[in-house]
Amino acid sequence: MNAKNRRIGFSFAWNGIKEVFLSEFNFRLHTISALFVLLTGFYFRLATLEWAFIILSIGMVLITETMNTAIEKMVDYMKPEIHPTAKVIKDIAAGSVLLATITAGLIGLVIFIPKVIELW
Ligand SMILES: Nc1ncnc2c1ncn2[C@@H]1O[C@H](COP(=O)(O)OP(=O)(O)OP(=O)(O)O)[C@@H](O)[C@H]1O
Repeated sequence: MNAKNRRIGFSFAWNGIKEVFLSEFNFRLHTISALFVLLTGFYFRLATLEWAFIILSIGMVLITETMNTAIEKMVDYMKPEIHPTAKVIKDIAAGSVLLATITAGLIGLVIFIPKVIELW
């Protein structure tokens, strides 16, 4: 793959992220929550390993939300009418976002709760 094709591939991928950001309220909500968590991390001067877990958690939520949107759009494209299988596919994809969000939330609690308690 030459440099021009790589640039084109990157711009398609960037378009995908823009599409998810503009069309999905949940993705915007997660992005804003991620910014808030990053600012809180700077405030508490997190250690390197804590930053690594926070960045992984944020990435995991945004990636699953992006994949969920791709699956939703694919189901709507392939089978736009109501169908039990379409429901199961979309519910499972949404479940992956929920699992990622719960995991990220637990990691956030483990990292931030002791720091908030120390403040008191
Ligand atoms: N074609 C369909 N057939 C049956 N059930 C469906 C279908 N499309 C959506 N659903 C049901 O409605 C739910 C919401 O689907 P929708 O496509 O509206 O996602 P959404 O509300 O945009 O989800 P998200 O909040 O994750 O973006 C699905 O999880 C599924 O249970």
